[in-house]
Amino acid sequence: MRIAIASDHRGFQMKNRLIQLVQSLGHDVTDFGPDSTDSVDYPDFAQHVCEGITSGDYDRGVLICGTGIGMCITANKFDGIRAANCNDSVTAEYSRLHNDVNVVCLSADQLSDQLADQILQIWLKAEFEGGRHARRLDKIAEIEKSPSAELTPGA
Ligand SMILES: O=C(CO)[C@H](O)[C@H](O)[C@H](O)COP(=O)(O)O
Repeated sequence: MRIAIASDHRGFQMKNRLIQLVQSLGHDVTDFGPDSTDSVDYPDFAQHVCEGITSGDYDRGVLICGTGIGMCITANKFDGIRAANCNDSVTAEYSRLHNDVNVVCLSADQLSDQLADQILQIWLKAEFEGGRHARRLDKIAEIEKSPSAELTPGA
């Protein structure tokens, strides 16, 4: 897959480590920065990754900040982005199986190297199950287009 990755200053070291991991798993990785631990604003970096995915240039994205929360809030502002803050292997797997998450957000402050690696490997491998979950994602897309859209329960 074509993977876009970025962080803020807190996630800089984790980003550089995860780039190696993702490459070792056979994916193409593009680093959207930053290139140092100087303080930056996470929305600036989330934006480039999300635009890369919505334009079709990348398949999925990885965003890292102190908690993962700021990156996740920002990413979910983009139409067609389904971002999740994953802190364990279960949320990583289900974010793919049920939610077809295309941007995983990770906490550089909270996750050990080992757990971050595990989360990312599971997330890259797991496939969306479709079916009833696709119907629910269609409803999210409808809300994206019009927050007051009349949704049909169960259909
Ligand atoms: O968005 C966040 C909090 O939910 C991230 O943890 C950021 O990395 C953090 O807010 C950056 O804070 P800093 O004090 O400027 O390092």
